[in-house]
Amino acid sequence: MSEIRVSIIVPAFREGENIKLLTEGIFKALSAKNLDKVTELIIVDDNSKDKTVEVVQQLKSKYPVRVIVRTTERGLSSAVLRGFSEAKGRYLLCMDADLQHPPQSVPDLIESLEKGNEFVIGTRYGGGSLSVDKDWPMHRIIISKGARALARPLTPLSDPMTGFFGITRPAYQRAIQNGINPIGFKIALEMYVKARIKKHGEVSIVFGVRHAGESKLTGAVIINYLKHLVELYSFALPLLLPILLAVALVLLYVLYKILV
Ligand SMILES: Nc1nc2c(ncn2[C@@H]2O[C@H](COP(=O)(O)OP(=O)(O)O[C@H]3O[C@H](CO)[C@@H](O)[C@H](O)[C@@H]3O)[C@@H](O)[C@H]2O)c(=O)[nH]1
Ligand SMILES: [Mg+2]
Repeated sequence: MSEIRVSIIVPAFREGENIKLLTEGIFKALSAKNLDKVTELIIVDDNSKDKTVEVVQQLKSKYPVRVIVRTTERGLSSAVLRGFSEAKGRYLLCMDADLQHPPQSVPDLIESLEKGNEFVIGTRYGGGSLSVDKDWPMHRIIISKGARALARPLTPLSDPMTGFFGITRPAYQRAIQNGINPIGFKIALEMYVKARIKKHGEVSIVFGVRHAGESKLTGAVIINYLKHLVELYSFALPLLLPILLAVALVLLYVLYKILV
């Protein structure tokens, strides 16, 4: 087999029903661009009590895919970091297992890194406004837009909430040296800020609906995101953090006065 240039990491928890379609979709898109022989796919599963491991074993005879099963850890971001730590490629990509990130866009992300960008995202805001499947629920749209606004001062990324991204190995190593925080869901934003990315690319995508299974986004994930932001602000914009906290306190006080 040729030398591995690209590693695709997929964090997966109870995604057994999605892995086959995902793998087939990714390698179909890659083979159209002659990238299938230089790419490895790594699924990082947190001991799901489903058929994930069996499905990957079956796919192995046809595709360069393997599964890492973690038994003592849980969490999307730490799963991605584990995959990156075992990856061989010069270009490291991350995407979800549930087919919400379109496999056909994978070659475009790779191409963006090959052109000299050190970071690339699949963005749902490529056309300016949020581009999601018509069946995406309203509360998810509101959460997504609010979370995006809170991250604005940290990054020019049009979609800092995306989990579909790629990074070059040197940029990834810079992020590791600056100390990666594996909290929560927003590993792309974490990598972008910690690697102090100077040049990034964006690829427009339509964010689909989950193929099978259930979302793992809970209230705890949203609280973790707020804690994560405080940490990122203190890393990247330490002078702004006290000002933002003061503004937040004033707003809370005003709300309290209005409501009580
Ligand atoms: N190993 C592991 N994987 C996990 C865990 N929690 C979630 N995942 C995996 O992480 C991916 C995203 O989880 P979903 O539950 O599908 O998340 P979502 O609500 O659809 O969120 C998506 O959209 C966000 C943008 O709105 C993205 O930020 C996020 O990364 C994800 O793409 C899926 O492949 C899921 O199996 C975990 O604890 N462990
Ligand atoms: Mg999902």
